[in-house]
Amino acid sequence: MADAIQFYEPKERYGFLSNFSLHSIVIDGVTWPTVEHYYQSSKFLAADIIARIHHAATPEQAFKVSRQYSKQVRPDWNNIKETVMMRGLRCKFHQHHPLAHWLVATETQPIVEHSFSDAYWGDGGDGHGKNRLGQLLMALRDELKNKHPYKLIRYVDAAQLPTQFGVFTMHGFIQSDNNVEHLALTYGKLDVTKPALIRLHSECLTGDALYSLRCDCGFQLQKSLETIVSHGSGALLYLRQEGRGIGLLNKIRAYHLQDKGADTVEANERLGFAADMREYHFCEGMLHYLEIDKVKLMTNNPRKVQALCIAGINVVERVPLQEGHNIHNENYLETKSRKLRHMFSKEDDFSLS
Ligand SMILES: Nc1nc(O)c(N)c(N[C@@H]2O[C@H](COP(=O)(O)O)[C@@H](O)[C@H]2O)n1
Ligand SMILES: [Zn+2]
Repeated sequence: MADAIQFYEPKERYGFLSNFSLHSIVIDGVTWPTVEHYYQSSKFLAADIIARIHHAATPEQAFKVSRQYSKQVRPDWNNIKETVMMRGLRCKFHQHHPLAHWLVATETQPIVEHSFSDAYWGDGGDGHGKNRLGQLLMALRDELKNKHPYKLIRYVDAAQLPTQFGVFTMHGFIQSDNNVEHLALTYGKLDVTKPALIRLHSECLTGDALYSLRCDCGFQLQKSLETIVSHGSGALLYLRQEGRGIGLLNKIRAYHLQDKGADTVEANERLGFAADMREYHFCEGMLHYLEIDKVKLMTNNPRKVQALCIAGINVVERVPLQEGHNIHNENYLETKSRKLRHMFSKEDDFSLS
C-alpha cells in the first residue's frame, strides 16, 4: 500500500499508535502504565499473574512476563481479545486528546502495525499478517473523525518557536468548515488540574507585524506572550481573523473610511459587514487538543469570554489586557468600549461566577 502508515517502535514518528507508547490509561478506576500492560494482564484470571504484569517496569517487561504464563491464559481469550484491545485503544485515545487528534489527522491513510513477529495484530513483516491492530485503529479513527470536537479543526503539525520572550511550541491547525489555518503557541507544561492562562488573539497584520499605533493589537500580543512566560505556562491561540473577520484589504478600506471620519463600527457597516464578523466555535477543537477546559482569559473583549463559555470552556477569570493606548488609537478604543462593549476599566468588569 503506497501511502500506508507503518508503525512499530514507540520512538518512531507514528510510535504513538503502538501499545508500547508510554500513555497510561484508567479503566474501571485502575491505572495501567500502557495499553500493553492492560492487554497482557487481561489474558489471565489469576490475581498474582495480573499483578505481576500490572507492575512491570516497562511494556516490554509486561509482554515478557505474560509469555512466562502462556499455559495459564484464560480459555476464552481468543473470543474476547479483540474486545479487550478495542477497549484499551478507546481509553488511550479518549484519555489523551492530542493522540486522538493525531490519529484523526492521518485521515484515510491505511494504518499498519509493521511487525515481523506478529501476523495477527501486525502485518507479519511482509504483509501476509491480518494487521488487526491497524484495523482497530482505523475503525477508532472513523468513530472519532465524525465526532465533536474533532470535526471542528484538523491538527497538522507542531514545531519549536524561539521568540525574544521565550521558546514556545507552535501547533498548526486547519479549521474544517473553511480551511483557514490557525496557530496555538504553548509555553511550559500546562497543568490540566489548574486553569490555563490563555489569550485568544485575532490576527492583525498591521498591529502584530507592522508596529501600527492605530490599534492595540501588537501591544496586546507582546504583553500576552510576556505574561505567559512570566507565569510559567500558558497558550496563545493566534486566530487568522484579520480585520475582525473581514480580511486585510477590507480593513484597509475600513481604515480609509475612518481617515475620513467614520468610526471603526461605522466603517465596517458602510462596507456591508457587521461590526464584528468573527466566529470562535473552532477554538473548542484547539483547546480540546491542548487538553484545556478551564482558563484565565487575557482579553478586554466580552465576545471572546462569551464564545469560550458557549464552547463549554470554564472561564474562571478575565485578565484585563490594556496595552498601547496612544493618541492614534484613542478614538478606536473609545468606540470599541462604547459600541463593542470592550472592558477598559474595573467598572466594566463583571462577575463570571
Ligand atoms: N474591521 C476592523 N476595523 C478596524 O478599524 C480595526 N482596527 C480592525 N482590527 C481588527 O480587530 C481585531 C482585534 O480586535 P479585538 O481586540 O481582538 O477585538 C483584529 O482582527 C484586527 O485585525 N478591524
Ligand atoms: Zn489591530
